[in-house]
Amino acid sequence: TPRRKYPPGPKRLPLIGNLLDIPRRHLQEAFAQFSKELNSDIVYLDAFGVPFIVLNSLEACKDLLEKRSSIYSSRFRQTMSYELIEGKRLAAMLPYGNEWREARRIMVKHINVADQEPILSSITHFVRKSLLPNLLKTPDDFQVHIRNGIGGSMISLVYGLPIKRVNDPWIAIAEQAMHCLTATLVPGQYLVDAFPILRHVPEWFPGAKFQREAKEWKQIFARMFEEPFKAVKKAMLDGTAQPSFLSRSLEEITIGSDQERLECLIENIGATFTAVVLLLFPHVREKAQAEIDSVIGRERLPELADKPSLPYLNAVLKETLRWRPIAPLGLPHMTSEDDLYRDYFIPKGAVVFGNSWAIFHDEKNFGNPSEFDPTRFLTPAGQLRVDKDLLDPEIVCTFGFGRRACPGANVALPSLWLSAASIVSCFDVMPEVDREGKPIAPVIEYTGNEVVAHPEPFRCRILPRDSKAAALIQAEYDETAEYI
Ligand code: HEM
Repeated sequence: TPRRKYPPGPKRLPLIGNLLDIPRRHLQEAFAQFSKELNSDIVYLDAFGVPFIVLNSLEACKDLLEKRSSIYSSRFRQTMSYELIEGKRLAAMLPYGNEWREARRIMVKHINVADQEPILSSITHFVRKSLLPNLLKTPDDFQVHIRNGIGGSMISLVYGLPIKRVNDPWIAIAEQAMHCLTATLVPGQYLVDAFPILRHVPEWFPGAKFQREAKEWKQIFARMFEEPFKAVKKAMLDGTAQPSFLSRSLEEITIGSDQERLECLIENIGATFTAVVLLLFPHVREKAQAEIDSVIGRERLPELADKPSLPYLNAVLKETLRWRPIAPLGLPHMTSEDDLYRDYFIPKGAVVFGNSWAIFHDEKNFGNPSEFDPTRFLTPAGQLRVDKDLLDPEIVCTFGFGRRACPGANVALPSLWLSAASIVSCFDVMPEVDREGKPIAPVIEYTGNEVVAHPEPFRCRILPRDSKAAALIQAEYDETAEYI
């Protein structure tokens, strides 16, 4: 048989393959660079014998992850994250097959309900009762408040549990758990991923730090599944449960042999929602106050219904998603069959990355891609562009590809939009000033070593625009209430 031709890739060393070519941080940028050097939008790498395929163009992502979805929709089972920490309990990590199909059906059914009103009003509730008042009181903690506002609304939708305005324990459990998981997902971090046999090495063995980490992290991870689930079941028995994704799904289960398995599945999906959502980090960089003032005025807070009349703010959101994609490499897919693409051989079990960052930062798609410039989405008259060849980050890449694409985009986008609109409408977001009162340009670095790109902590000043804005926020919530 003729030699199989793999897609182009950097030179491989014996045994470790391209391990040394794969950086620990900002992987998406290194992957995009390979495409430039090799003049190919599809790149082949190998780490300890595991084949990696990087797709750096929308064309290749669509051709494979979408058109050939039936064989490009599994997930990579790394020993550390999948087995040792038990990440396999998350629907997002399940291999392609019946269990995933069933989980996916339930997820989609409960997110894409015909009546989106309860979901949208819960988002609005959290923006007004948590995000805005918290920003007013302790603006320096803005990163925590944004995460709490969005994470809280998701836990409330999924579990119907009351959320504390600050220091909520459910959010803390989920954050810790996701921190453990995402730290282990970046390829090449753990030797045990390359040599699964090492999982049998005892904890006390020199060099077996991963075993101690795995043991501790597995327990933290399990709490995210078990504790809120138990609380809801108890509330259901006591008759105090608020309607939620979980209570509705549990009520649908008929008592029978399948009960335990289905409960487990639902428990998993609940945690998956929370997990994915806690990782979001909207950052508002541009002010669209003038637009908001002229369209909405200063007498009320923005509502989701205002979205179509605020093209500039919409352009800011699109540009934010493009400039710093939330999940720059998405969640990798895995092939379940051998395949042939443009004469290249793609083996079964290859880990396939759709590189959203590369697509959004390709000169061919967006001129001056490293500039943050919302006007690229606007016509000269200031309306949103609708041309067919313009990639819209609300639709393309941001939420992944094909059958595994994010089922939560309908919840995520309104939530990002309303948070951004409300902050811009009520606050001035400004750089920190030095002793002489001169502004210090903010340096916003991205951690770059996790699946999701979080900004490194940075400082800025968030001040209510005036007493009118502060009064609007105050009017919306009861200061004495601990829970929302
Ligand atoms: C801005 C917010 C969000 C972004 C950028 C985002 C992005 C993504 C991406 C890139 C994937 C991987 C897709 C692929 O494999 O090709 C994904 C999967 C997933 N997302 Fe989201 N997501 C967001 C919000 C949400 C929300 C609000 C929910 C739940 C309500 C959610 C639930 C999920 C689930 C369950 C999966 C796994 C799907 C599967 O493996 O079948 N996401 N998301």
